[in-house]
Order: sequence, then C-alpha cells, then structure tokens
Amino acid sequence: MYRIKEIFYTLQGEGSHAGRPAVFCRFTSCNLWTGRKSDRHRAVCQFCDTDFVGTDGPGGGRFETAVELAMAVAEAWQGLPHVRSRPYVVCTGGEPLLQLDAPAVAALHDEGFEVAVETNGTLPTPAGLDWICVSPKASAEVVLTAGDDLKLVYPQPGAPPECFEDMAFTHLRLQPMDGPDVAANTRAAVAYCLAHPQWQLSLQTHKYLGIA
Ligand SMILES: C[S@@+](CC[C@H](N)C(=O)[O-])C[C@H]1O[C@@H](n2cnc3c(N)ncnc32)[C@H](O)[C@@H]1O
Ligand SMILES: Nc1nc2[nH]cc(C(=O)O)c2c(=O)[nH]1
Ligand code: SF4
Ligand SMILES: [Mg+2]
Repeated sequence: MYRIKEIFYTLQGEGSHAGRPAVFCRFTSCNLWTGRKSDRHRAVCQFCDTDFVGTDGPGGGRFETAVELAMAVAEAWQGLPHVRSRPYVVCTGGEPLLQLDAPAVAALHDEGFEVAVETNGTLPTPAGLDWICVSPKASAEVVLTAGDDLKLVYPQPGAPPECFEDMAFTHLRLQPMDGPDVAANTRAAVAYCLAHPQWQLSLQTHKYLGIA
C-alpha cells in the first residue's frame, strides 16, 4: 500500500529540470521529521517547506497496488503526446524512498513515464529510476553517493558544499534556504557559485511564479 499526500501536474520548479512539465507524486511521511510543527525544533531536518502529513491533498489517498498508483499518476498528466517529450513524474514527499519500490517504478514505466525522485539521500533506491536528485541534510548520513543532481540547500551549518564535491553526481546545485533569511541566503548562494563555478544556482522558481 502506498500513502500519498497529493498528486498534481505543474512545472518542475527546481534543479536541472526546472521548467519541465511533470506530475508530482508526494508521498506521506519522512524519516527526518514527523511533519508536526511542535516537533520541528527536535527534528533532524528543521527547515522543511512542505506539508507531507496525511493523504488529504488533491489527488491524494491510499493506493493498494503499484498499478493503481501509476494509473492515478497517469490521470494527472495533462500533456499532449509528442515525439520530443515523454511524460515525466517526480516522486517526492516527505521522503519518497520510505515507500517507492521497484514495482511502483515499473508500473510508472508501464504507463509511459520517465521516473524521477527527490530524496534526502539517507535510504537506498529501488531499481529502474531515470533521475535521482539527492538533497543532503546536515546530521543525516548520505548513503546515496551517486546520481544526477546533488541539490544542496544552502547555507546549512555542518553541511558545507565541499563535503559533497567528490560524490558521483553529474550536476552540483546550490538552492537558497527558504524562510525568513531567503534574501540573504540567495545572495550567499550566488556568491558561492561565482567563486566555485562547479556549483550552479537552483532557484525554487515555482515560488516566484506562484504555481504549485
Ligand atoms: C520537501 S523535500 C522532499 C524530498 C526529500 N525529503 C528531500 O528532502 O530531498 C523537496 C526538496 O525541497 C527542498 N527544500 C525543503 N525545504 C526547503 C527550504 N526551506 N528551502 C529550500 N529548499 C527546501 C529539499 O531539500 C528537497 O530538495
Ligand atoms: N513546482 C514544484 N517543483 C518542485 N520541485 C521539487 C518539489 C518538491 O517539493 O519536492 C517541488 C514542488 O513542490 N513544486
Ligand atoms: S528530509 Fe525532505 S521531506 Fe523530510 S523534513 Fe527534510 S526537506 Fe522535508
Ligand atoms: Mg516543494
């Protein structure tokens, strides 16, 4: 059974695929925070910008099988068929790797999707993923040391960018930490990229656009 907070169609806002139409499939629960505001100060990950509690969002629910989940994702896709684009699903959360398994990835492939994941990197991946974005969190050991995007929220005391440069990721991205200091964090991220051009800026463009 898969517990899903919400399923929605929008543009990928972040990382190397920013601007790409995608279905977002948001899994409930995370291993680094309960999702309750009252617990945030004792969470491993304290800056989360997302509500991933429950199954009550648009398109959310409990899906008994991988095929039922993949059908719900396929229903959310609104793109017209074209030889130049494959339907794209971003599995996120919460922490999707608590639930996303090889049968779910296979069922999404059977529906014609390219399958991406946004993960905190603390759990192993199922077979078959087409795109892996790891976003490390200070104080949480990264076990996924290879992938496509390494997208570091910046700044994070205890997780400087240098720690991740030798891992086997194709792209290194710095994403300013949203919150009360977002303007200063954005300036700091720009300055870091200018001085260390192996890193490129990732903005959360959906927040600027006012879309989901
Ligand atoms: C909500 S998380 C869900 C996926 C997974 N648990 C993870 O942390 O990568 C999705 C993305 O949002 C990023 N994110 C969460 N809170 C943020 C914040 N306050 N500012 C910038 N990025 C944030 C995460 O680092 C991650 O890249
Ligand atoms: N548009 C949009 N792009 C995103 N990229 C990663 C997201 C996430 O919450 O994982 C996200 C999101 O919530 N919305
Ligand atoms: S690991 Fe991801 S989902 Fe979990 S609390 Fe942190 S940002 Fe949110
Ligand atoms: Mg988000």
